Amino acid sequence: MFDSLKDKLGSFRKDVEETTEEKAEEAEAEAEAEAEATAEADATADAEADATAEAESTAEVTADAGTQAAAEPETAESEEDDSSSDRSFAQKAKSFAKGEIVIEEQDVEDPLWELEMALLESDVEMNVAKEILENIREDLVGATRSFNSETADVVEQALHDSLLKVISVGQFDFDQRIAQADKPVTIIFTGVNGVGKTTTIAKLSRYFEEQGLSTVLANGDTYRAGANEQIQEHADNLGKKLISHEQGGDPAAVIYDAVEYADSNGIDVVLGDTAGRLHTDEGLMDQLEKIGRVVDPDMTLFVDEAVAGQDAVQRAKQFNEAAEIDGAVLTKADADSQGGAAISIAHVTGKPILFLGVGQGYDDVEKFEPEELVESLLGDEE
Ligand SMILES: Nc1nc2c(ncn2[C@@H]2O[C@H](COP(=O)(O)OP(=O)(O)OP(=O)(O)O)[C@@H](O)[C@H]2O)c(=O)[nH]1
Repeated sequence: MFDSLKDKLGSFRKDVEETTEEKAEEAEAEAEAEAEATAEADATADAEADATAEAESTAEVTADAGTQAAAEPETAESEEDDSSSDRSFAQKAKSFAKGEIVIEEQDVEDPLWELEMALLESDVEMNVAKEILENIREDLVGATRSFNSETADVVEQALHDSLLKVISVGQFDFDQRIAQADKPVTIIFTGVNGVGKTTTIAKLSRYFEEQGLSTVLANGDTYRAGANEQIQEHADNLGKKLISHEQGGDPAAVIYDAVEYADSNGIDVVLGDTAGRLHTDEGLMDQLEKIGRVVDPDMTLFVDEAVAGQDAVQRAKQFNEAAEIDGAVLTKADADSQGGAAISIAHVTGKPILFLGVGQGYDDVEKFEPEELVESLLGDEE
């Protein structure tokens, strides 16, 4: 999942690391040279002082021979003091240089440009890519690489924070919201054809069952021939009740019946499918509006496939504008190496991605956890 994006983020880290390591080495060499020069100057000054002291002590010896024995060890001791203070000064100068590696704009300019290209190639939406770069620039430029911490840590932290910021827009605790809502909770799924709405409904039915919540499926896709049979197969496989009407019927009436059924049978969650549509299809968009009016769903989730990249991002935006969504489900993440839709949708719509579809099986759905995603994108494991 998202392997190509992961590689590209890794390259960025390496680029910045190499640039700043070079800079650190240069600064270190400079500091060392400076320390040596200072030590040399000190040594010359010391030698001059010694010569003066010797001349003075010779004069004293002549005056009082008894004090000479005591004077000698003292001189040896002070010489030792001086050389150890030279050493520690050089060390301090080195550490000082290391501690003062400040990452400057020009150090990261090239790697940031490469990163921008990489994000765009990975189908990250342009404004989202810009925002990520801006956040990284803000975090990195002026950052001081401390003596103990590696540049890699500083860069990783900046990448981590900036990705998390855009990915976690609008996040809320889905499980908690469902648990606290009055039952039955009604969730409607929208999106274009063939992206995996029906499969997602089946997967979430299993997901809720594992949470101890019962579900009824409702086929609001009265438009497509064969839609009833398709969702019926899932319902049978899962042992769930399906509410459906004849093809050409009113989708709002189907969902309404499902809510009634749930009410009278103590079912917790109604999962309502709808026909695949484009946001520009007025007739179908009117259906959504009617479902909204008739059953007032608790949540409308937009479903699209991760592999659609930029298209999925644009559709999410358009659907949200046409019929406000509460969140998104991104299917086929298992087949997506780019990750652009996963990175961009929340930032572009202001609504969170709640689940990732990661395969064709009923258990192949994962709660979308921004922190986990960022960690896996920046992690070392394959
Ligand atoms: N690899 C993979 N395939 C998926 C995933 N989710 C759905 N699919 C497959 O995508 C295809 C389309 O899924 P559907 O659930 O029929 O799509 P839909 O949006 O309901 O389609 P319409 O009813 O035509 O609008 C099926 O073959 C699914 O098995 C997923 O997360 N990963």
